[in-house]
Amino acid sequence: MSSRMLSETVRRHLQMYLVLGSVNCLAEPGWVVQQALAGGATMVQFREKGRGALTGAPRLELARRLQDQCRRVGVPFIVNDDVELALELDADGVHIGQDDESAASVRERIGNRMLGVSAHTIEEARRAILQGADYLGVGPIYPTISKDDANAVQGPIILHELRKAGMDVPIVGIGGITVDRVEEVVRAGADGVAVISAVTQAEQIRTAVEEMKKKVVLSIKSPGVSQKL
Ligand SMILES: Cc1ncc(COP(=O)(O)OP(=O)(O)O)c(N)n1
Ligand SMILES: Cc1ncsc1CCOP(=O)(O)O
Ligand SMILES: [Mg+2]
Repeated sequence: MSSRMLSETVRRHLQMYLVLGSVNCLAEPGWVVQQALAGGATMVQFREKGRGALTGAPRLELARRLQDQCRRVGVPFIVNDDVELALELDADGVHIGQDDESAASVRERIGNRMLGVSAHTIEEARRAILQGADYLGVGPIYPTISKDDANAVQGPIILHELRKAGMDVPIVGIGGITVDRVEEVVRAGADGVAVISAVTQAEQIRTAVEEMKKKVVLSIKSPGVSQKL
């Protein structure tokens, strides 16, 4: 596959990207993932961290179970932070941030698996791309309740700035994104939304995912200022 086709595939996987760990979920995580997949989630990230997170064998068992659910419906399963775990599971990819192992080193270790890197500035974005990132996670776009050590809120303007700087890489917005904010995020330049609480704490998970995905797809079809430049 050409690199252009690959990046279009990654872009589609970013449309409705569920990020979760057991601590985020009101219901049993397997149920959450099942409902999210039924609603059309396009990618799932296993992010088992924070107070009360599972460790050791229970963590591995949960990861395997969620990965299996994703495999059955052909949705990529990404592991947050932990390259060892990703390799052990033969996961589809890894997501790392600026405080994690360098993107260049992770790229060497994971071969052609998908590599997502968090970026907060144009400089970080450029470096991540040079080091082999397939997509960027940009945020927090809005205030978030799901990450204690999150960077300062950036607002959708950061997405616009990245596009204006000529960055054509697949980008997903993250942080405080709710169904009402999807359109603004995509119109500012994101290819999709990465979401924890708006899905894991929803009363109707399947409906929440369906609604968010529908808004992403509609907003991509009627692009905002950034994509027209
Ligand atoms: C899609 C996506 N974007 C950003 C992040 C945040 O990654 P990071 O900055 O490494 O923070 P932690 O998630 O590890 O706490 C993400 N996980 N996913
Ligand atoms: C992991 C992460 N990285 C930046 S904000 C965030 C948390 C996103 O969670 P929520 O969608 O609940 O705001
Ligand atoms: Mg990280």
